[in-house]
Amino acid sequence: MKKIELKILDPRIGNELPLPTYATPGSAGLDLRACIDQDLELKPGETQLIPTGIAIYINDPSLAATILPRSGLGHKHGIVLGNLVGLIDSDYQGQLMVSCWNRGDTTFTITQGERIAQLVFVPVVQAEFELVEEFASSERGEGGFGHSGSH
Ligand SMILES: O=c1ccn([C@H]2C[C@H](O)[C@@H](COP(=O)(O)OP(=O)(O)OP(=O)(O)O)O2)c(=O)[nH]1
Ligand SMILES: [Mg+2]
Repeated sequence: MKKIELKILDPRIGNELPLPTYATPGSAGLDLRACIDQDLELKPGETQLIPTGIAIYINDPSLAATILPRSGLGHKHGIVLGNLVGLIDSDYQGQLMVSCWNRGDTTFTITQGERIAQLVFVPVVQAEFELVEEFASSERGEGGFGHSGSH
């Protein structure tokens, strides 16, 4: 397993609020918890930036982390992410924040310590652009946006 530096920013982390861990040996995501002082009502259509109480420093340009919705919250309660997907740069050292968006039609209460989203580490390739006048032709060419049909 890859070692990633983590700083505890809120004293509740590691005590009342556990550090993020993989729930099962095959889990891809580490659940992130709402590190808030009181329960928070998210009205329909509302978005709030929720602190997690932790910071990570990935410190490797070939890695990033994504923040993704939890499927149960998203599907059953309409709680997804205001930015749809969060991207954590390898040089970011600030607190991990989760933008929670209630896209549903009922108010949802985020409780202290609730697992609101998940963190997934992903490999990254940084590209350097090489200017050309023409591309070697490919089978697809410039076709896109459904040009191959729907069946
Ligand atoms: O859901 C998120 C998304 C981003 N971040 C942090 C980590 C990331 O490295 C930084 C910047 O994110 P991004 O590049 O997506 O936002 P930006 O609007 O381009 O801000 P910046 O100008 O700081 O890059 O904010 C979070 O904590 N949570
Ligand atoms: Mg940016």
